[in-house]
Amino acid sequence: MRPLLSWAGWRAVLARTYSPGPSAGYRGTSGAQGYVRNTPVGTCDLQGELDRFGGISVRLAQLDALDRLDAAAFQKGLQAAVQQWRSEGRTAVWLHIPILQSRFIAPAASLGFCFHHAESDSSVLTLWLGEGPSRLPGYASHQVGVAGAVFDESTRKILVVQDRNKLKNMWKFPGGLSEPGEDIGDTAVREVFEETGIKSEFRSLLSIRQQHTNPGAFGKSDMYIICRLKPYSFTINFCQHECLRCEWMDLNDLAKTENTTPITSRVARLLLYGYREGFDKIDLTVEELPAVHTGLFYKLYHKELPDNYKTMKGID
Ligand SMILES: NC(=O)C1=CN([C@@H]2O[C@H](COP(=O)(O)OP(=O)(O)OC[C@H]3O[C@@H](n4cnc5c(N)ncnc54)[C@H](O)[C@@H]3O)[C@@H](O)[C@H]2O)C=CC1
Ligand SMILES: [Mg+2]
Repeated sequence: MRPLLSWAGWRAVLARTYSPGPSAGYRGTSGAQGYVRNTPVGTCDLQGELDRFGGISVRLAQLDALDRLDAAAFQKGLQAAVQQWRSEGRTAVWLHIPILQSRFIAPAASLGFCFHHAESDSSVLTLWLGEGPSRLPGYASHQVGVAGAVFDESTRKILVVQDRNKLKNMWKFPGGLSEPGEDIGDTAVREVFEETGIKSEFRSLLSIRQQHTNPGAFGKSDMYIICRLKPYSFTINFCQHECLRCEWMDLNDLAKTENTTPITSRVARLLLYGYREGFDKIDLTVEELPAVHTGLFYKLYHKELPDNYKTMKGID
């Protein structure tokens, strides 16, 4: 069996990762926005990266000797490292711990580290070293749910379901939680298909509801977005796990019924208004635009802009 790495050995490993100051051992390059891009601090097993806010990120997964390190030795080494980083004026430490190395969580917590977030295979703990209260941003604050109001203009019918798992069986639009990296419209189309068997396409965004400490949102807030969708299949084949009933209902009936939720009722009236007066009155349409510095793209939702405003060069 290989011997555990001693405190001194661990400290030596950490020492090799130190960046003695903002200039030595750390090569900053200017990014397109004028901020500094990260460069690994040191070259050894422990990846301590300096970020543009003066914080250090330590990824334990990148430490070769990790499986030979015991929790007490880790605590001593981390304490010494934190002291060093503090003396160098670092603002914060981000400690990434793989789930199988979770024995290092308690020692880090005893030094003042707190959970920032956890994903399926790792957790991230933080320690604020800067002046005053922590300025580190929190993790995700909301879950995002999306529903599809699938409206067939030719028959004036709207697709509604009753949820199997709710105490009250009220009519609502099919929908569910957005998956990581999924566009809002794609969530609506996917959820509608999974729950009802109806195929549809995204038309617009109609409403956003924000509710805090929503039951079922794990203590987070809930953002619930309703989209207008256009159907291109009409035969219902609903999911027996999630739905009790599913039907095409006349939009007037949905707007009038009491057997629905306030948000569904309000959106039914909004749709009725759009149907009678023009959907441009109620639609937030989407356009994909390039992000300025990252090479990425994003979706922007807003009321349709008249063409002369899209192309205008200046304001008279
Ligand atoms: N006002 C309205 O009309 C309503 C709006 N919403 C919103 O819809 C969104 C969520 O939609 P949903 O249809 O609830 O999500 P969803 O369609 O993504 O998933 C619901 C299904 O997930 C499973 N599930 C959920 N929690 C579970 C648990 N703790 N254990 C085991 N299985 C579980 C169940 O099979 C359940 O039928 C939220 O944003 C919520 O606020 C939800 C209900 C009504
Ligand atoms: Mg659902």
